[in-house]
Amino acid sequence: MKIAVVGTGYVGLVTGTCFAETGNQVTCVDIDVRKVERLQKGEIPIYEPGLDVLFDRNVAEGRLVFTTNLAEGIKDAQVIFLALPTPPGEDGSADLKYILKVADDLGPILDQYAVIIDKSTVPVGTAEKVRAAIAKNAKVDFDVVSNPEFLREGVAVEDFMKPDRVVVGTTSEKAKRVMEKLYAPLVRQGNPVIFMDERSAEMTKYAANSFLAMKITFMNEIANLCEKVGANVDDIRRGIGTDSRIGKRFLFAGIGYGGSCFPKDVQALAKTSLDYDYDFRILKSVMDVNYDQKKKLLPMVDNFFADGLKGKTIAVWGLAFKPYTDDIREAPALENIEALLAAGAKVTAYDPEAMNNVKGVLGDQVTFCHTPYAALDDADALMIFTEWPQFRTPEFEKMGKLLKNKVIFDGRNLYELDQMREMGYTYYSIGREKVVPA
Ligand SMILES: NC(=O)c1ccc[n+]([C@@H]2O[C@H](COP(=O)([O-])OP(=O)(O)OC[C@H]3O[C@@H](n4cnc5c(N)ncnc54)[C@H](O)[C@@H]3O)[C@@H](O)[C@H]2O)c1
Ligand SMILES: O=c1ccn([C@@H]2O[C@H](COP(=O)(O)OP(=O)(O)O[C@H]3O[C@H](CO)[C@@H](O)[C@H](O)[C@H]3O)[C@@H](O)[C@H]2O)c(=O)[nH]1
Repeated sequence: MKIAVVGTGYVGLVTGTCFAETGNQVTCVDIDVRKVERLQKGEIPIYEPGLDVLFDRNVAEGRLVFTTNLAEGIKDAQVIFLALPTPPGEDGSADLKYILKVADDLGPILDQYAVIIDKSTVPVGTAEKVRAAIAKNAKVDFDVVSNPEFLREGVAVEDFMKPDRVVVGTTSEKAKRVMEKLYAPLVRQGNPVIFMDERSAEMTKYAANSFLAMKITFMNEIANLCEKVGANVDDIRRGIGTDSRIGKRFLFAGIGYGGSCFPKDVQALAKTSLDYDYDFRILKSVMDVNYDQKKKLLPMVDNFFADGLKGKTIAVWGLAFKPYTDDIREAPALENIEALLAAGAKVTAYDPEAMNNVKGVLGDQVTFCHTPYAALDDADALMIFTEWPQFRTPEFEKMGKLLKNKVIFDGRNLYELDQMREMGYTYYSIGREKVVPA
């Protein structure tokens, strides 16, 4: 099939590359000239494990090309994916300006029947708006389909190639046949393509993300209560996760959820509810709790120092919102670093992939280090925000010699409490007893 992907970010590039891998001819379109130039030179602008191998192969074999020209990109395409940003507008609703701009542009240049597939996360009713915007100037027949994407950053290629399910919202039989053909190579193991109408598909995406954000938030509240009653949230996770009705995944308490999706999608669903005069109370609690959770460690750090944070150096391990990505959108580390700086502390930081992106935001306000240990040198305390695997089994003795105080504030519960006790650390984590040296 000849496919165009409009918007070549995390979702668009993964979508384009994976569909090229299943034998399609793919053209990715983006308005960011520098990004397209890099892609044309064979450089991948994001860090996403496993993407490089597929990207290199499909570029080399001529199935994956890049352009800034929309008309050139969609020429002869049977399907056109929209993988464009839908950031929160001022009132929390998803801003559709990128999607509707491309829909406006597509109308006059469509030259044959095409299925226009909305892969972006968009509020209920968007497919109708996209259809209307294209129809204003279209001379040919077309369908607009909602096909939300469920990939997770860091494991995006695997999620895309082996999706738990594919959700397709369309009432057109013709579009349905195209979608079945397109996804057939990805659902050979019986994982379903679930067809429904456009509005239900749009709602499914928000329901999935909001449910997962709620699940994490529930565990964060259990963690907060565990600290008060003297219980251990990790034991509780094991205790409830083995119940198949609850499930083991997405039960890890921590420093709050971040990333480019959960925060904005929960907010957008709440806004949709208000628009339809429905008070979605759980969503409000999820947002409130997460807001506090992200700042949870700050008072503990502040109280640890009798004379406050001013003049202290805090080492930070982990800047990305989760491991295996360089994405720092809504990353808890950023908010915490900004608060530390505002309180007069200095920050030394290490992250294997995300330091350049943070440099772009905070510049030289933070000292970026080439190794985790370099960040500890002469620091007064360590804070951990991302569970990169290299932080899991560090050399605690070496760390203790570098740090001025053997104290760790861990937002990801990386270490066993007994281990911290044995190593003589003061250790604060989430939903577990505070460890103080004997
Ligand atoms: N990032 C994820 O993990 C993820 C997963 C599932 C769904 N989504 C949803 O997918 C959508 C895209 O997210 P993303 O993270 O890939 O965004 P992104 O910001 O990484 O990429 C969007 C791209 O669109 C380009 N763009 C903007 N206007 C354009 C135009 N007129 N023509 C061509 N290109 C244009 C931008 O330059 C950018 O490269 C969002 O709705 C998001 O909620 C994201
Ligand atoms: O048990 C858990 C699991 C996750 N998180 C946090 O939740 C956030 C989101 O993590 P994750 O869902 O793994 O990453 P995303 O790439 O943001 O993926 C989510 O958002 C995407 C964009 O909509 C969807 O496609 C995915 O299905 C959905 O999982 C991160 O801050 C994680 O640290 C926890 O705190 N505890």
